[in-house]
Amino acid sequence: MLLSLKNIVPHHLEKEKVANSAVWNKTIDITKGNRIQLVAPSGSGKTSLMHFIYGLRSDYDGDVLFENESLKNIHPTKLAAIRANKMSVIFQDLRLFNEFTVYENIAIKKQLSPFAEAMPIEAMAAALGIQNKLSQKAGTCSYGEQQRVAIIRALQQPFDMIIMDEPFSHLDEANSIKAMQLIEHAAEQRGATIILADLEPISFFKAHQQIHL
Ligand SMILES: Nc1ncnc2c1ncn2[C@@H]1O[C@H](COP(=O)(O)OP(=O)(O)OP(=O)(O)O)[C@@H](O)[C@H]1O
Repeated sequence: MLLSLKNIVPHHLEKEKVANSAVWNKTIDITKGNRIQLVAPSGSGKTSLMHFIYGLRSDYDGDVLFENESLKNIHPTKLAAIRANKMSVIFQDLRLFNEFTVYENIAIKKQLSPFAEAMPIEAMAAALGIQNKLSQKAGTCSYGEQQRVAIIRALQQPFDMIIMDEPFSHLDEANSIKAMQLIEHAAEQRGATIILADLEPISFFKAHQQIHL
């Protein structure tokens, strides 16, 4: 199994939120190539779950298994290799390097984790309308522009799974649809799983399964 959520209960979450969820304290198995829409109202623990799956936090009971191995016990070197080769992410807070240019932010990922078949940076930037921002410092870009940079960066590496936390929150619908097409194309190229968490269902995301947090 690519990803298994085994009876996860965050230490900080109120009991009623745990009780009314299809994720918390349940078992969920996700196979490679699956497309999951995670519908999660504000405060339900969406960002916490993304951080658990990416191995950033372990303040929960239960287990997150990636390829049948618990992320709680995994060696840091192995976790780094998973992030470089198997698991891509778009964080809600994006985590760009503000002092680097847009191009540098994306190119660093490409250099550290190359994926030969990835669509070129310039082509992706043009598809999302930020081709004229490539030499601008990321920190001076609007939040919607930064969101597009984070999306392009996440699609440059190899991955078996991509997890996304409200990736379109600052984008207009036309750019959201184009970004979703790039994400779905990149996932298809890799046979990868998509987990997209958002406050409401995203109508243009062709998910196989909708899960309510
Ligand atoms: N380290 C922590 N200590 C205490 N409470 C926490 C901690 N992390 C998260 N919480 C609480 O857990 C709940 C879920 O937080 P989280 O950020 O995961 O929610 P979310 O579903 O992503 O919300 P939003 O959609 O508003 O970003 C919130 O009530 C938050 O205050």
